[in-house]
Amino acid sequence: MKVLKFGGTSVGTPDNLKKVKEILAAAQPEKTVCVVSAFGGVTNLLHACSELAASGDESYEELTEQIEARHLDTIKELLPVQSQSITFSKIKILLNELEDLMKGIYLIRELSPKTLDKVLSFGETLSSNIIVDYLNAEGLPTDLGDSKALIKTDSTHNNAIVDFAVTDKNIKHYISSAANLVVCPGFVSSDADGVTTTLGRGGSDYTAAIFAAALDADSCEIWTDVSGMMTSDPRQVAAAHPIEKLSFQEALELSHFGAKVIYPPTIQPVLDKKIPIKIKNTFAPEDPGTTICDDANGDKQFVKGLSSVKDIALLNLTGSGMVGVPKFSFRLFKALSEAKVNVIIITQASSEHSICVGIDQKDVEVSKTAIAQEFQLELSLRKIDPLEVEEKMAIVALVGDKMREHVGIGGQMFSALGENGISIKAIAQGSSERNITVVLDQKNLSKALNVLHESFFLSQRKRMNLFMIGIGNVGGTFINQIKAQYDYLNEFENVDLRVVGIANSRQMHFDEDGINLSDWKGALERKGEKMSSTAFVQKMVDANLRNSVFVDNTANAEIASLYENILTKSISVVTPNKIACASDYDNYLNLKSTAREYQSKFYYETNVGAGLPVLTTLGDLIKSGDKIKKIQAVLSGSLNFIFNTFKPGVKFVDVVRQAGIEGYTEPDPKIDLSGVDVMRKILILIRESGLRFELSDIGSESFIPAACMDTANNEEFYASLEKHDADFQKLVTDAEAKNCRLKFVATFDEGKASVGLQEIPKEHPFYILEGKDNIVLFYTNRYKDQPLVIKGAGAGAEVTASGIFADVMRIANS
Ligand SMILES: NC(=O)C1=CN([C@@H]2O[C@H](COP(=O)(O)OP(=O)(O)OC[C@H]3O[C@@H](n4cnc5c(N)ncnc54)[C@H](OP(=O)(O)O)[C@@H]3O)[C@@H](O)[C@H]2O)C=CC1
Ligand SMILES: N[C@@H](CC=O)C(=O)O
Repeated sequence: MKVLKFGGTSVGTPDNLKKVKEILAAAQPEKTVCVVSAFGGVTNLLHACSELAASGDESYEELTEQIEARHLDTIKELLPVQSQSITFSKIKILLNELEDLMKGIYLIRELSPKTLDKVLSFGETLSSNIIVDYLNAEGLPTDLGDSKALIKTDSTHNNAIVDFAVTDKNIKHYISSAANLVVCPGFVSSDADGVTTTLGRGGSDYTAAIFAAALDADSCEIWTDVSGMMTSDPRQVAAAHPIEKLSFQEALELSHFGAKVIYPPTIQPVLDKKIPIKIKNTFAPEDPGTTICDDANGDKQFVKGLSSVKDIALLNLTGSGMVGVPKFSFRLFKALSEAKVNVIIITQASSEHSICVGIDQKDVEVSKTAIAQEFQLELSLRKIDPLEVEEKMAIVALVGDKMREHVGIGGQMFSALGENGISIKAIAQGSSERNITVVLDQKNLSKALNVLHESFFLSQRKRMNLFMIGIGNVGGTFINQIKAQYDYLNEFENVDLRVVGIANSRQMHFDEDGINLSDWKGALERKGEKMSSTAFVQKMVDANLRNSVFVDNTANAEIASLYENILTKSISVVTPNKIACASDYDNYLNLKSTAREYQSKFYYETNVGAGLPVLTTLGDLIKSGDKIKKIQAVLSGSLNFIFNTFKPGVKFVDVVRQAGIEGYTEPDPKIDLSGVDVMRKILILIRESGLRFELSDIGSESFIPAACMDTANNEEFYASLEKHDADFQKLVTDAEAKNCRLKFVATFDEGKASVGLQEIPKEHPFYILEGKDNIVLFYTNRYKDQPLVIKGAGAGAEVTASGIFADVMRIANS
């Protein structure tokens, strides 16, 4: 035996009713009770119609005509012509009765709860009559069960109380001799005198639950237009998916906060008898749906769903006069209760100095008045402070029976929210640990739900949102790498890496769904707006997207000066731009501590050695307690390339230009050739070793004539290099004469640092450093005699972009 209930949408159109018939046919030969709602929208029409009539507005007649047409048209479309006349006459009789009733309301200008029940009962009575005739005409022998006669209630109208003893007996008796398939109208009932009553909100679900409980059915199926209870609100969380199994308690918790598929009071009868409830989709009957039952905890998922409610206000009552005074909370709740204000969440600190309650925002004014009256005396004596009210809040709750078996769920929840800059206004958790509820600013609701969904549903991909300034050599290559790896990351790393903002010095472009990486240049060209770094940051902050990462691929100081503000918005920063980390020591330190304070990440692995793991290796040494004694390094890819390629007879400037074309030099090659780039890199290594050091502490000997440095742009610089070519030729011939090679070396030893061009003899490990390679030798307490060596390509767009990629993935996996 099973009971199926179809809601208003499921029976809303002839096409939908054909689907219902298929579902019922598939349920046969099992004995089946089918509870139906009124056709979708009809209950609202009946309401509106009776209110118009009661107010003396003749236009109620138009609505009665609409109701009539809706039912007669359904018969015409659904039933074969030869079967229509009997149904027409049955329905006509009911419609005439309804018309008379409306006329009566219009004449006496009165709509009592009793009359309203009578009016509303027509919705389900009409639909069930048509559906029964349709099923019979389709060859499914079906009886019409008279719910009104079977379900007995008290005489409370609009929300009657069921007399289960009589009702259960009636149902059992009737069903035992009824056809295999019985259709019953939902929502309707009657009192002991046979006067029509109704079951209130969720009434048809209640009817189904009453039948299922009375008949000890194997299951009670609620057929609706969604494929079950979802892990979160699908309008907010695109990745929300139906939950396969829930316990009764979990279902109640989820429905309480937001998941409107079932209305808790209505399932009580089946809950008492532990009859499984199935939520199924009429429009996708093959979907498994959700089963709500007593033993739903066999699976591994300990957080089953996230529910949420918007438009919450927090009332915070504080004051020294509250401490240790009995009855304070009692008086607060009494005042709210007398003002008919429903309290949704309560938190109180053990200091008893304050108590905070969450209520529906619409109740704020009445609550304020009630509290002001109740505590008039204490307020005047300043024993309590004026009530603090925070509006536009939202509630988010994690729900799952098994949460109590796992340590650290609250911690995971709070850190996931904290890492995304979402502050929690209030927290509540019952000792059952079935529900952890937080209150947060409503503007963060969607972000919070998505962050938590990604954090607790392991099967879900983590969406990363990248905002990138600088899309030249390195930035452009990084975008192309993301495009090439996009599918791989989705499939194997569960990371959905989207670029949602890009900019160069002229234009910026945003797309919250992710910029099409096959056409990012075109999109910037066509849709780009004028670039402004302030506007870029503002747009990024306003987008309020979870897991946002700002990537700076420029060599620009103004862009580097944005990091602090960005980090305070809990947005992580990844950059190959060395300017910030090589700026004042205090600024460098401040950026790192800001990142820690706001739980954002500040990663810059590519500042030294491009894609080589120099900084992470150094960080691991330091974290494990090692001490850096000495560093010897070749840190400029471009200079290494230049001195490996430059031979007597070749023009120095041509080699420098070639290094630029290969993508090894900085946008301003003077930064490389002057040694500043290397000074920045050794400075960053020293700082990462734990020392306070400034750029001015580093000794530097430039091999570039001062006149070359005194040029206004790259072309002037190149022209000047050409003019001084003889100087460079001499450098290389002198070195060759001594069987040496030229290397630009950075050294840190005994607390002193210097950079400069050196003639390196054959036996030195730097002699064979080919192409654009870098090499770093760390001498430490643990690596005393043989240094720890890191060597490989130290410049180039591909390797640098892959280092940026690695930093972004570290954030994704954190
Ligand atoms: N090349 C390499 O091997 C390595 C490079 N790096 C670092 O990578 C960074 C980028 O280098 P690279 O890609 O070669 O440089 P490019 O000159 O090729 O690209 C720089 C990008 O930054 C943009 N940009 C510059 N200033 C601004 C601004 N004020 N506002 C917005 N956008 C701006 C440029 O826009 P526009 O085109 O409009 O000027 C361009 O898109 C540098 O910091 C460099 O030190 C780090 C390690 C290795
Ligand atoms: N211009 C730099 C590139 C990386 O920082 C270099 O030459 O090493």
